[in-house]
Amino acid sequence: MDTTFQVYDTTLRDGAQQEGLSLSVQDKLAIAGHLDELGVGFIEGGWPGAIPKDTEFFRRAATELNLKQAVLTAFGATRKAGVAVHDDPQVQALIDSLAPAITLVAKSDIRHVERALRTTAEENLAMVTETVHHLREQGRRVFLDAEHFFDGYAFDRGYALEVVRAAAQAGAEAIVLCDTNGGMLPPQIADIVHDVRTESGAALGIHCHNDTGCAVANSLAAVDAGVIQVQGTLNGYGERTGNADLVTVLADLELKLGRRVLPEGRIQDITRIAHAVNEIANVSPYQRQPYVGASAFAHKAGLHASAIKVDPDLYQHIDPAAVGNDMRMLVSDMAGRASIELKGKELGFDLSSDRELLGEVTGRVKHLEARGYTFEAADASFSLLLTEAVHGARPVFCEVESWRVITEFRGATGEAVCEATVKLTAGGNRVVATAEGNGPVSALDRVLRQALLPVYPELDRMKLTDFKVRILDGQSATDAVTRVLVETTGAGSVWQTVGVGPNMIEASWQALLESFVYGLSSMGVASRV
Ligand SMILES: CC(=O)SCCNC(=O)CCNC(=O)[C@H](O)C(C)(C)COP(=O)(O)OP(=O)(O)OC[C@H]1O[C@@H](n2cnc3c(N)ncnc32)[C@H](O)[C@@H]1OP(=O)(O)O
Ligand SMILES: CC(=O)C(=O)O
Repeated sequence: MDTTFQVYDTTLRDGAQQEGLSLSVQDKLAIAGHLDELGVGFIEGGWPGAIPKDTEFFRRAATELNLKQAVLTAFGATRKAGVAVHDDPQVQALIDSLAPAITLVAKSDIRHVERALRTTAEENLAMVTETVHHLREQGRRVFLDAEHFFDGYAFDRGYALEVVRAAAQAGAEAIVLCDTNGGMLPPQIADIVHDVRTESGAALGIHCHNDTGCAVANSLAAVDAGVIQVQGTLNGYGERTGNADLVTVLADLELKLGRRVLPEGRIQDITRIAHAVNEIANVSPYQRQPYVGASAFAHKAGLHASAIKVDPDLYQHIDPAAVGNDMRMLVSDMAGRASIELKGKELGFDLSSDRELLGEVTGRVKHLEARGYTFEAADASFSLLLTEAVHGARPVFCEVESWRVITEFRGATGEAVCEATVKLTAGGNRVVATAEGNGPVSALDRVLRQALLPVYPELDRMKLTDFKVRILDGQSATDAVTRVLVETTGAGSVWQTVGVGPNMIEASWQALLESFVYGLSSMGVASRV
């Protein structure tokens, strides 16, 4: 591992500046634990003294966080203009945080000095020098985030360089050049970093925002130009369009550029950790996130699958296992025989020797998809389709005679209630059951359970966890139809089924019944019709 290179995470500070993200102290402690496990060098915990939650985070971190790898870092501003550094309560709060490293944000664009700080060029330099010096005297490691550096450099190169030199001379360990507005492109970053290194001789870092969609590329350009620290956030959280996604930056550095910036083997944990942090932050995972997204190694096109069958490397830039991710086959109307064979293997069917069957299943999938089905989001329905193709029939757990749903508006309560009735045979008996629900799907779910539970008590272990409805365009190959996707959770797994029909209730019924059939058969329950 290259110990001279610093991986600096700011998920808990700049990442928390993302719209809609709100991390509790407990969340921050948990995320810090994951970051340490990943092996980053620095964890910026927040701004003590400015944000009460962050002050509390540092207080608790001192006793509750047992970091093995990372150095906890507090973030804050240089002293205020016209205030002695010893008298600035914000600077004192940084010291009181007990963080061994402190990152100061400072203005390096003269327009910000004059218009935002409303002070002089000289006073800003004094604010930088005195604050860095004061914190160094307190025995802290100090970094300086040079805010708006690239815009400031373009406007007044001389002043931007003066800020860098002032911080370096006062004892800052690295001066981090920030593309605060995120408007730069890689060639500009490369040229400016190169020039600042040559002119100042200071150790530099990079902090990029993603407003041009280039935060990762800009960070890599800066690394190539010689910065010794890269800042970013997990999953690219951050102000506006976010920060450089540290997940991508680290995977690029380790796997593409051969830079060993994490402890040995940790890059293989990055998918798990990126997802765990999404869970804690309550952020929906980005399916197409490079390296770690659910779609990062998901293959849909038939031609891709046919080459992957020969060698997965033919259609993958790395082995997904290198980042702890998995290859997945998607079955759709774009599938060919190879896609069906590989997906079948994933689901436990060996279809390799039956070219004719593969052709039949491929044709059936294409036909059903043209009618509105989608199997890439409904593995359980596809598995039942394969069972039928291989064994001649799918499992049957009951014989349905009829079902019906009515919706009743009750004036007394102002509510619309759905009532479902089903007539079926299970366990050798004809059952007629009725149940109510606040919508047609919940009424159908309840009535099916009511009718089947005496015969299949295992149904109690399954529950409907998600439900999506889509009305498909009437101008496509068929008339308008409704597609329903149902997600069911039970017995330690989650499965999805699809139903398609001219109306929403019929499509829901199909998807629900398939979810029950798949659930029971995957639990190994014997049919007792
Ligand atoms: C680029 C970045 O993302 S940096 C991180 C930004 N993060 C945050 O702003 C989140 C936390 N911020 C806060 O809680 C508040 O904004 C605080 C506590 C920092 C300041 O709040 P307030 O004192 O109410 O001031 P307000 O936000 O209106 O203005 C900021 C003040 O800091 C001063 N300031 C701004 N940057 C700096 C700096 N680098 N060094 C010193 N002072 C600075 C401004 O001049 C202004 O001073 P003034 O109050 O004398 O006019
Ligand atoms: C410091 C910081 O977050 C920025 O300049 O973007």
